[in-house]
Amino acid sequence: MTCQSKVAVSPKVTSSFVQDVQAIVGKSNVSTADAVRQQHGHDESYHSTEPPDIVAFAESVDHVSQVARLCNYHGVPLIPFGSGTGLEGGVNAVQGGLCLDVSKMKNILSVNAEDFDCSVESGVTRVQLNNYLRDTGLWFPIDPGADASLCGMCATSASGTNAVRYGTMRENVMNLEVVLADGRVINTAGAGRRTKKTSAGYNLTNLFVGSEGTLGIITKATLRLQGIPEATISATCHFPDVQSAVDTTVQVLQCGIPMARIEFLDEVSIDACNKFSHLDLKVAPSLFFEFHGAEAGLENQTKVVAELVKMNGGSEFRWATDVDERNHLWKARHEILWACMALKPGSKPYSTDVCVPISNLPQVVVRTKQMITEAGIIGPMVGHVGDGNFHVFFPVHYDDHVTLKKVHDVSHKMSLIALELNGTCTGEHGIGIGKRDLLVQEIGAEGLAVMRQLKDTLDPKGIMNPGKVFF
Ligand SMILES: Cc1cc2c(cc1C)N(C[C@H](O)[C@H](O)[C@H](O)COP(=O)(O)OP(=O)(O)OC[C@H]1O[C@@H](n3cnc4c(N)ncnc43)[C@H](O)[C@@H]1O)c1[nH]c(=O)[nH]c(=O)c1N2
Ligand SMILES: O=C(O)C(=O)Cc1ccccc1
Ligand SMILES: [Mn+2]
Repeated sequence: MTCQSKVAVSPKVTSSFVQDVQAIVGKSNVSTADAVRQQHGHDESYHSTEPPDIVAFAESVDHVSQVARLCNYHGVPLIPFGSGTGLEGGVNAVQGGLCLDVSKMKNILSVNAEDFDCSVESGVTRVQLNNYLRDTGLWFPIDPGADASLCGMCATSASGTNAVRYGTMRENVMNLEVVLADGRVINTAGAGRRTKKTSAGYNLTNLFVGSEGTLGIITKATLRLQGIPEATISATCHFPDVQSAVDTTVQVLQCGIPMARIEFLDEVSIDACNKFSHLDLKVAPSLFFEFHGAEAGLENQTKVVAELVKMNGGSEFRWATDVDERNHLWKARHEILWACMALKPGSKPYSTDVCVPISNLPQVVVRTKQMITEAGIIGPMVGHVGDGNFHVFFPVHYDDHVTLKKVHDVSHKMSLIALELNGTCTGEHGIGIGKRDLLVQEIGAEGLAVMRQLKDTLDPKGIMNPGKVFF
């Protein structure tokens, strides 16, 4: 959402500070222009734009380290910026300061095909990496839909549609190079280490995964890769209600079928997809499946799933083995944000993201639906149902304060229900600005105090992305 321009809020960003930044990264890599500051003051979320005072583009880890040291010395807030696709206001410069855009560091540093791993710089995106890998027979499966930077995905602990089979960023990062607030550069698993397993000391890698730019700047990630499956089949089917869709999902997982994707879309989302992406699916609660594996095995797996769908009152499968048809289906699924916005022209997205143990999913979905109906608002639902993770997407007009208040209330209550049902207030988008109060409730005061101690140890002056994750 774009807002009116704001004047500099950090008095520490003086003209001599700007000159020092220019001396580090070069004049052409520094901007205080309004348009550039505005562009870096928001992501894809509903949070209002909060522009930084200055934007610097880093081209090397040395640039990042020197800029961090300078910001730390002057106490200037430092906000890492990947590709700005976040959904919780993570890059918004709520206290002004310097936005460090790391998207120019675009080198794929190594691919070790035999070891199924690779190392990338901070600006490498998911699509860039997968295009590069195409001829190797390998791919990086974590797919949040958006073409996010891989280090930004580490920073938010992203996942998406493939997590049911391949896990989230947490399970797929082996090592990170991180620049700390004072400019020190560390490798969380030790320089050059890229093993599948390690029992060596604390898991610093996963301390930085999900840290949302509040502990340091990730400048390099060593990631696990997978073999491109021999065969892929997609399928859709619909159900009379949510419970039968979730029951089917649980039974499929209990049968040990290694599903790559199991996505739930409610009838409102299906309607939006049909209109926006020109599909002709029945407007009903639906599951989208994707199977990955050897051709012979897949035939058997799809038969078992089709049987379970039938047993739970679902419709027959609609198959898609043709690559264009499959791509069209998943493109539609990934375009859901824009499809839902089109339900209410001129609206902006307000998204939610709770995750519960899968057996509690029907309860939270049904209670959320009830709240949406009672509030009289539009709220399509989509879920990474195999992981117990789901989203409601509220298209809102920001000058419609009445609807906005209703949306805030439903969204907050949804998170509270998830917490009550042993879940989390965010499965994959992070805490950012809007869920800081929920984090306290989720982790508890003592646990949060330990998080705070870790933050204070690594960033004693509190310059790293202030106002995010913590109050
Ligand atoms: C249409 C659509 C659909 C989806 C999503 C977005 C959109 C627009 N997302 C969310 C999004 O793609 C995700 O949060 C990305 O991981 C963010 O990566 P960016 O590079 O864009 O980080 P971005 O620049 O937005 O920054 C996000 C946060 O990470 C920090 N950061 C960025 N780069 C950093 C670095 N190098 N070092 C340290 N901190 C850094 C920032 O400071 C900020 O706090 C999502 N997500 C998901 O998990 N599952 C999903 O299904 C989807 N779906
Ligand atoms: O598509 C997804 O899975 C997302 O995480 C983005 C999103 C969030 C909320 C509603 C629709 C899409
Ligand atoms: Mn999602």
